[in-house]
Amino acid sequence: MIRFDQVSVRYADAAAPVLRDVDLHIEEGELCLVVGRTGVGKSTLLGAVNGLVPHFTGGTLAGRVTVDGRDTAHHPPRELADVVGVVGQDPAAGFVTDTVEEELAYTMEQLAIPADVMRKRVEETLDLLGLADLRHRPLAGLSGGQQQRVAIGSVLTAHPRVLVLDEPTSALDPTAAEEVLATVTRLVHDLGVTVLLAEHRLERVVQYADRIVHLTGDGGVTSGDPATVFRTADVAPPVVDLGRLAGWDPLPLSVRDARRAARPLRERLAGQPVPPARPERPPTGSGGGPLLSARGVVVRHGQTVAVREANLDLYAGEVTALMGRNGSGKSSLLWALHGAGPRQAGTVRVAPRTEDAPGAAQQAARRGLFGGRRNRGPRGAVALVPQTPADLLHLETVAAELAQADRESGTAAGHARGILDRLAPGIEGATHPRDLSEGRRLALVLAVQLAAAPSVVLLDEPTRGLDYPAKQALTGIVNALAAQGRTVVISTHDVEFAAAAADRVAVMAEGEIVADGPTAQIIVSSPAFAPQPAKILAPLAFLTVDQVKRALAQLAGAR
Ligand SMILES: Nc1ncnc2c1ncn2[C@@H]1O[C@H](COP(=O)(O)OP(=O)(O)OP(=O)(O)O)[C@@H](O)[C@H]1O
Ligand SMILES: Nc1ncnc2c1ncn2[C@@H]1O[C@H](COP(=O)(O)OP(=O)(O)OP(=O)(O)O)[C@@H](O)[C@H]1O
Repeated sequence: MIRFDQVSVRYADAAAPVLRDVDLHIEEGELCLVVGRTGVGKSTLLGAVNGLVPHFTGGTLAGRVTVDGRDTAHHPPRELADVVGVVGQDPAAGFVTDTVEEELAYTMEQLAIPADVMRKRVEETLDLLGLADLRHRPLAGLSGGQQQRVAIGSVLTAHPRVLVLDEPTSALDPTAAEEVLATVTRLVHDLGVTVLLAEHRLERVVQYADRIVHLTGDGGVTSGDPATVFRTADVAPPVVDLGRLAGWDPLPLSVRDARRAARPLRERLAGQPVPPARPERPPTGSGGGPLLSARGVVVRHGQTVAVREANLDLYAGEVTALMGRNGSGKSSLLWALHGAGPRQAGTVRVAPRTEDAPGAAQQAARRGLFGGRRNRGPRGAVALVPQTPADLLHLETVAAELAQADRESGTAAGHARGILDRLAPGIEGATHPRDLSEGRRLALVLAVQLAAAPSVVLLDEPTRGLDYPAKQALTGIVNALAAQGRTVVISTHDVEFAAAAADRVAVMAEGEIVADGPTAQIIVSSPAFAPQPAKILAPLAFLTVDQVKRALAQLAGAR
């Protein structure tokens, strides 16, 4: 169905091609998962399938890509629209209409599908993706996850024979992700749809994949059945990490298979103390009062009440994960805490900083981020990295952004660069931020925002587009921020990341904080939020593979 013959893609000015002599043959009715480190070329591979690469992205493509027999060199994306449905990484960027219902109908209108068929498919899709309540809502006011569902729905309505999905679950809550993937799998099994899907949160998708295409980083790909490819791949979900650690063969890819294989491991670990998931931090000396204290916060967007009387205290040295369904109010709460977003009622108090980063206020003003009017705290004390971090980048090169961040936050030259290198090493200073992969661009924005050393750091969905090593680096950075006496709040749907990075989890539902406590206590018992190691080793309370590794090392040492 999809054929790559000796395909190479090179972007202008790049030292090496992103794809080099790639041969790939994907059968009709296969669900093929594309994996690899951040920036390795997954989106480029996906884009080549419908001709977006190189027709719209620039660069040159050598070799031949055919879809259902049509050569993409001679058929621009719009001539392939009846065969290939594409959902890109930034769903909002692809919207062409104003409301949910119009967007779901749009592609079908372009394909001149009869009105009665359109009507029926719109209704089906609204139900399938849980969008019925939102059908008349303007797209611009939807939460990130709601937008992602609409983008997926608008492609499904056209019933394409090939689906190309670039990180389709990155903004979805765990339950919604499962539902969307179940729907996609049903299309594959029942209708023979061919799916090419790139994803970083492999724990969500490997169990559905027939085949893995692994981009190895040198322009090449290896492709094969999942259990074989994951024996050696440089990215792997926790279930695979655990299987590799325990030496399970064959390598289990689902929690269910892993639970069977894990019986001996559970017996060995039983009675063994569970090591802490994060390094123990020294208690911080802020006098014990909260760095930020919110009371009775209410946020309304028109008719929608996004946050209802939320109370939250954030303490020095703490990393808090803010979790909850799509549209439950997480972003609205973060923006209200920050001060730049609307807040109809309640108070947000921010403790004065002990050390003030010089220049933070200018940086804030330039980036238009710190709405000093509403926020009682000192300007620059609260930093927020939004869901679409690209909005914060304005300069021509990575180096210019980093230098400006250093200047404005009054830190030594090279400080922001150091943060960036820990998150995503090897980014050239001369690169235009626009040409970075999503994951690398996020790393750049994080580096720029963190340079000013704010005391309250709010991160809205920071792990979208990040691979496992980058998430580990981010965990290290938030740990370091906490150890310096700052407080960090991370809104996230990434349960594995929350398990590894957060001390505390607050769960929102319908605008209220409905649970708030230590990470293990909140997530272990929750089917939606429990990470893979917890599910595999239950009733033992291990949250990460790293904890298992340390417990095994202790056992070995004790012998
Ligand atoms: N339009 C473009 N012009 C120049 N370089 C580009 C362009 N698009 C991507 N690149 C570069 O090509 C490489 C591969 O990017 P691509 O987006 O395909 O990676 P990816 O694996 O999808 O990354 P991520 O996992 O972060 O989304 C990166 O180094 C990126 O900077
Ligand atoms: N600018 C806006 N105009 C209208 N409604 C909005 C606006 N921003 C958010 N909403 C609505 O407020 C509710 C809460 O949205 P919010 O973005 O805070 O949720 P969230 O928990 O961050 O969701 P997600 O996990 O999908 O990002 C949603 O129903 C959303 O559609």
